Amino acid sequence: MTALLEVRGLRVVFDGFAAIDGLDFTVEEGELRFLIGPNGAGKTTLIDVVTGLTKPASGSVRFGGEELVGKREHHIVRLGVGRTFQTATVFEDLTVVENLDLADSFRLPLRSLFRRRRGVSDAVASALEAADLTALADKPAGVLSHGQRQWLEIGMLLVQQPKLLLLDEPVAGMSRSERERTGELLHRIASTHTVVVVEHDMEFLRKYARKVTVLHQGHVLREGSVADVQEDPEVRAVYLGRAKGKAVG
Ligand SMILES: Nc1ncnc2c1ncn2[C@@H]1O[C@H](COP(=O)(O)OP(=O)(O)OP(=O)(O)O)[C@@H](O)[C@H]1O
Repeated sequence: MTALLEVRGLRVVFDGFAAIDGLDFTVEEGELRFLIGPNGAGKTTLIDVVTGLTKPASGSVRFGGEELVGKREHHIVRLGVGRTFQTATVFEDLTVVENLDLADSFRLPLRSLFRRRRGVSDAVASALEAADLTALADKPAGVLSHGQRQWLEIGMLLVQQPKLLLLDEPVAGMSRSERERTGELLHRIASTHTVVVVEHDMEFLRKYARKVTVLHQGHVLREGSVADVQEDPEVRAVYLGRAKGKAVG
């Protein structure tokens, strides 16, 4: 397998505090990787660095061999890195399909926007299907449930045809049935994309994760299967000691 994302010796400092401290992290092409860790472990900061939102003090982030550190956010998006945020950002007055169409228009060259387009593009049609939104296509995004909004945000990423998707806590606040549908959605998109999911929900992890990376105090504490990390005494101590209610096992 080929490494798609290679983070080496990463250090991120906020006001003298090292939120990421000597982090090495590799994701192979085609992987579905879960990233877990107690509050403040540095998970979101890592995603922020990969997507160009936060500048590291030192270290390197290579994507398909290309250095991302120093590149602007929109350049990183164009290289094929897409992310979601903990709160979905969709245009409430537009329908689901119009939201997807808008996301599609960011991908297309300007001249094609002046051409009158009929129906939906292939990218929009396949995102509607992959994100399980076909039945909601003509509903305004404003009436969607919390879960449906998250799927729409994922759909808007898919339309832009990223090579790597970084999803920050996609099932937070979802009902049990929405979590299950999201798990299926993740497996569906992971069959054609490389996906990194930040997630706290252990039940969800047990059901849908393959390989898991545990972050703690800005570096990798453990990496392995769900069973491996769940049984690890250090991982248990970090979770049991620092994140009661989010315990492993
Ligand atoms: N912009 C910032 N300025 C100052 N400190 C920050 C900033 N962003 C993050 N931090 C700090 O860096 C550390 C890592 O935060 P981060 O949000 O990456 O953790 P996390 O693992 O995503 O946690 P959570 O599970 O709570 O979302 C925390 O101590 C946080 O307070």
